[in-house]
Amino acid sequence: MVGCPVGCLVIGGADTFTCVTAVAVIGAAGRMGKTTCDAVEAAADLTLSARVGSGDDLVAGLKGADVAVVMTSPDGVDDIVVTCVEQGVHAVVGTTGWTEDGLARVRAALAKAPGVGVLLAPNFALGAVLLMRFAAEAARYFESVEVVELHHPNKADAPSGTARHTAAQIAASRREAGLPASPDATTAVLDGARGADVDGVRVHSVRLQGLVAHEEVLLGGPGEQLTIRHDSFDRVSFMPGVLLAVRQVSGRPGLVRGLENYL
Ligand SMILES: NC(=O)C1=CN([C@@H]2O[C@H](COP(=O)(O)OP(=O)(O)OC[C@H]3O[C@@H](n4cnc5c(N)ncnc54)[C@H](OP(=O)(O)O)[C@@H]3O)[C@@H](O)[C@H]2O)C=CC1
Ligand SMILES: O=C(O)C1=N[C@H](C(=O)O)C[C@H](O)C1
Repeated sequence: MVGCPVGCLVIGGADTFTCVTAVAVIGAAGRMGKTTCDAVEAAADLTLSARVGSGDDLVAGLKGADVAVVMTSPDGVDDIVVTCVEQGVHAVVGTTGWTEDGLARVRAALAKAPGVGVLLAPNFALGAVLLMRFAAEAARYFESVEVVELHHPNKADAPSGTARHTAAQIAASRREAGLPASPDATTAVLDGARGADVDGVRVHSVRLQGLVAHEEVLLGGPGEQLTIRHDSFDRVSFMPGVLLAVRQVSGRPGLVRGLENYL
């Protein structure tokens, strides 16, 4: 049998080999965790090395893993990612609701672990990544832009990570184009009626039974409106992006934010 040049588990015969990446899923009992375990188990080049839940020993779960996929709730996710980095395990992170302090802790851990890659991606659905790209492009040409995100009622964070990332990209694109803020003459307002202000872009959060994950970007100009919408009807929509990230993260050291940087 021929050895793998980067030292991972190898299957195959005399002259051929297939590198198998060992993947630990953190948050494995959750909605995204379960779907991720299924996707990893179905991929010939990946092996599921551990399913780690909230009561489990994380360090033990990371033993033998090349990559951790983190799909936990937001509380304590920075501790989890810092532990992955300290254990030399690359991390593909879907958890949203990050704080600036949490991000700083991950950057500090990575500074001491050159070669380790961490991808934080608020949305692994390829359609959502494209929505963000199209919205940023379109936002240069319209006076007004607002974001509406719609999710299942069990979601912990609002606005969604995707909506925050979308608003940040829209704001950057409008700044670059020299556009002012969207016009808004509201003076009498009930708290919350105009949504959250993310980088100067209004973001509205809907939580509704029956929904999975949906987002609309509304763009308005004199006499016209453009709506860009993406719908995830099933969590399998996130899996091609998760697997793509698992296969690439070891070659992307440091912190990367957004799946668009891997495409
Ligand atoms: N990037 C993307 O494409 C997507 C991202 N998401 C994000 O993924 C995250 C998870 O979503 P979802 O699966 O719906 O949420 P769930 O609540 O269904 O799952 C979260 C899981 O994480 C577990 N968990 C919490 N803390 C820990 C811990 N310290 N160690 C191990 N496991 C832990 C929970 O266990 P317990 O219940 O025992 O606490 C639970 O099983 C959210 O932040 C969501 O926004 C969701 C969809 C797509
Ligand atoms: O909690 C969810 O369900 C989702 N969370 C991510 C987010 O906050 O953007 C991605 C997707 O919207 C589903």
